[in-house]
Amino acid sequence: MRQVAKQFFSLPMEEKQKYSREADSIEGYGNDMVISEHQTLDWTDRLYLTLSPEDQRKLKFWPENPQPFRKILHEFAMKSQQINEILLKAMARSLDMEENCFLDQYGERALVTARFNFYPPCQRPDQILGVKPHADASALTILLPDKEVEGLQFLKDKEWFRVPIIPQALLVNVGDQVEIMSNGIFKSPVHRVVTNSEKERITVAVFCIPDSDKEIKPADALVNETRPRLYKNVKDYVSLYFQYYQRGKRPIEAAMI
Ligand SMILES: O=C(O)CCC(=O)C(=O)O
Ligand SMILES: [Fe+2]
Repeated sequence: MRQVAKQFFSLPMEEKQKYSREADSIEGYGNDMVISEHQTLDWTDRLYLTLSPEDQRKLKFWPENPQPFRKILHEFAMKSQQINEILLKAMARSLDMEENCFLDQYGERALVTARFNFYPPCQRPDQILGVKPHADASALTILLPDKEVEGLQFLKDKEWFRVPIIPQALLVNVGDQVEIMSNGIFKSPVHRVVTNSEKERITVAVFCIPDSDKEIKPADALVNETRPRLYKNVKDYVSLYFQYYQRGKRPIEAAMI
């Protein structure tokens, strides 16, 4: 996956632009959507694709160059979904809960999307971020990091901590929807990507997201007198997320009681 991602981003611009996103949609190749003139753009090129449900794939945005891209991405999507299931079951068991209690909230048509992130070298790394601080809208995010270049940082106790390079590891991040379903036991951390003046960096983030038609809520077993319910029932959290994010607010606040 790393190799074909790198080959795709190394193609001439005209070739990549065959997969350009349309103005009002995030799917495809491009940069940040411009919503307001006061917005600070992230220093990154992206390719954003829906992987699952398979009938929602928009193949016109799936690169055919390099040739094995689609096949490898399909396999990567399948394996990422397996990891998502294994982890959500293990996380439920770790809280002494029935193992499907989080997965059942995904519904029949869970959504899986991928964001390929390409961060070119940046002349002013002190001034410009690759990705602004955010928490993920997903339930879980499975990130294939660059195997040589650091950049991702997490916020804890008001300090930024860098993620070290572990070449053969995936990084799994808890998103807002697991924070909601676990009634705040698993936290969705704020993170950002810093830029680098010399080296380019490529990552692939796979977002695992419950069906937008299904309501999610804190698991009943995690609400009691000592731990009151912290979040409302929410439906289509991703849309809610973007409305808040664009206004510079932390989206999970929209779900808090
Ligand atoms: O590129 C990275 O290391 C992280 C990207 C990220 O946070 C995201 O795509 O949500
Ligand atoms: Fe993220």
